[in-house]
Amino acid sequence: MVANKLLTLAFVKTPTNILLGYKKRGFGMGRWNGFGGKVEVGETIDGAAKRELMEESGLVANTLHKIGILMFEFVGDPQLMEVHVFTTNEWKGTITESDEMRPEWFPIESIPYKKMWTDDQFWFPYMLNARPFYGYFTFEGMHKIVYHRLDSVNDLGLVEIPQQPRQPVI
Ligand SMILES: CNc1ncnc2c1ncn2[C@@H]1O[C@H](COP(=O)(O)OP(=O)(O)OP(=O)(O)O)[C@@H](O)[C@H]1O
Repeated sequence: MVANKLLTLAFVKTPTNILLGYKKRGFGMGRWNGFGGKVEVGETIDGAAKRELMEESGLVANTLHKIGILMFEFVGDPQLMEVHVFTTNEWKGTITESDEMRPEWFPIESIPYKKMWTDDQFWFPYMLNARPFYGYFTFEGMHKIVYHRLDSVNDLGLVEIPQQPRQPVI
């Protein structure tokens, strides 16, 4: 058994718009997403989310609201990705493009789902409506979802986080 890969994903939004970043390199390259990355040793998840948001967008958020937990399984990979999703509606600083991300505001009614991870269209409505959620997605390759479940939850602190793939890796 291997420990989950811990990741963060943060969204800056107003009632009408959301800031997304175009991933220029690395995992998820060529797709629009929130800002995030790996939680480093000695960091809290919340601290990592703020750091990644700053590094990738130039923005500083004093408060991030935890809104979801996403699990990603890639068929054949024994390590699960455990993604902690946050939102904020108050920030400081200037939007800045980095080597990794090109930030851009999108109206909520024209989010570019076709140019995003295929799971996003499932859970974005929960995130946009501030409804806490838990999701589990099994991918075959980088596009095809072969299993998913998505639940609204009352208390994210009570979610039982799986530590291994649903299907044993043969
Ligand atoms: C499978 N379906 C998915 N749907 C939506 N979002 C997904 C995702 N899978 C990963 N993510 C997010 O993508 C970022 C990876 O970023 P990140 O760790 O920076 O990747 P990368 O390999 O480039 O790391 P380094 O920058 O080298 O540390 C990180 O926010 C993570 O939450």
